[in-house]
Amino acid sequence: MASAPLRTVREHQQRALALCSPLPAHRMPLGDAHGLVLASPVVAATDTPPFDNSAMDGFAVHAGDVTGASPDAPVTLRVVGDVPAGSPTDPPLRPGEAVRIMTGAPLPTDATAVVPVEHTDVPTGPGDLPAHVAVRAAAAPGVHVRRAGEDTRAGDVVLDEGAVLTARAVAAAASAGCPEVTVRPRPCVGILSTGTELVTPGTPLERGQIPDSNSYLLAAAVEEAGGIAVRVGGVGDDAASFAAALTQLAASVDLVVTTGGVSVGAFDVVREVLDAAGDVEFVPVAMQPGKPQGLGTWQGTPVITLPGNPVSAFVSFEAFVRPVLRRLAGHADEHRPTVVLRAVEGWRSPPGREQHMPVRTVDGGVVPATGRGSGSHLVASLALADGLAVVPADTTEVVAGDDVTVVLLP
Ligand SMILES: Nc1nc2c(c(=O)[nH]1)N[C@H]1C(S)=C(S)[C@@H](COP(=O)(O)OP(=O)(O)OC[C@H]3O[C@@H](n4cnc5c(N)ncnc54)[C@H](O)[C@@H]3O)O[C@H]1N2
Ligand code: MOO
Repeated sequence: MASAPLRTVREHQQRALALCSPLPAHRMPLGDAHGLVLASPVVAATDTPPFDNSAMDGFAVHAGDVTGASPDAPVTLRVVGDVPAGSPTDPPLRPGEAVRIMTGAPLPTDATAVVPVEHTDVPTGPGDLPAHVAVRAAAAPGVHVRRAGEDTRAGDVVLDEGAVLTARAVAAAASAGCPEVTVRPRPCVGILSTGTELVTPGTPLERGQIPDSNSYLLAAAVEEAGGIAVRVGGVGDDAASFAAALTQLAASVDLVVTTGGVSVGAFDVVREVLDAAGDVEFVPVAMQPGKPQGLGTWQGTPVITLPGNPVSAFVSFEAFVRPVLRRLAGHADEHRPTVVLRAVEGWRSPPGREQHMPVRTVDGGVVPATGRGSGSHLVASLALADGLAVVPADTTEVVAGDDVTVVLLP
């Protein structure tokens, strides 16, 4: 029997991405939006800093009063006020007067500079307000003063549409006085693993049974990619049970990912059900591991069906599911960055298939993480991988010393 032509990884990726668009945006409290993508810019409600303030614990002065101050010729000023951080007071300062001030406290309107406490005769640390202070160093006008709006001005765009709310971006929005942001929600992904051999991890194994690792793998991978996973444990290789579980799951999520049951076996239930009733195509992809793939929709919900071998399921998630999840979440860049590293050991790659080899970074390069092959069942050693080396379809052997393109994994 003639075998079907293989689809390229890139084409299958494009078809997976075409299954969905970014999710509709919502207003959300800033504190709940970490990691999400902005669907509207964040515009500053206030200046940052909101007022002129001190950069040091010390004394606010008229700069002109201390022009000639030095350790040998200190200038003594009368202390007429105290402004801790958070104080709304604005004590007046006449010539020859100073105000004790703390870092972040509003600079008195009359003051033009701040002298750090270390440059005075006042001890550092807690203490009563002194009556006088001897200043031992000159302070130019504006020194140790942080100006209102020098970071951003009210009305400035502090974060653009499409920006990811990293911890730093969340801080920018908070300091700009924005309690809410417009973001795309976390995609909700249903995970359904199939196989009569699957049992919950920890269940004593009878002959033929194995722990279901794929549904745990994929739920964790969804969460690492910023989604919410709804994990359904192993469903047996029974068409009616699978169809019922799929229908229930598809009704409540943005995307369903299944594993197992997509190749040519006599009990490949995913293929059997979706071939008959879903709008899903099953194609061999020129990828190793991860050749048997399917994608389409089930009752309007996008579905991506991954092969059951655990390493295949993982590399397929990285190649086809993670980009879709990122598109749903509104990320402009759907793919992980790659680096070029040296192969410290060589390995073979099948002709005509783009190999996604789990690798481990070592000093000076990478080595295969799962032994010398890419055995798609080697799930335990997959945990040692911190990258996927992508070997082009026309390369049949990576030789020690070759440069390889590596997708770095967290
Ligand atoms: N005659 C052929 N047989 C196979 C072919 C082929 O072209 N012709 N392709 C092989 C390749 S490549 C792959 S990949 C697998 C894909 O098969 P399925 O997607 O149908 O997966 P299953 O048969 O259900 O399972 C394969 C393997 O993975 C284990 N598995 C399945 N689910 C899980 C899970 N949730 N957790 C842990 N391990 C799981 C399962 O026990 C099998 O060992 O087909 C090859 N066969
Ligand atoms: O394509 Mo399979 O995924 O090689 O093991």
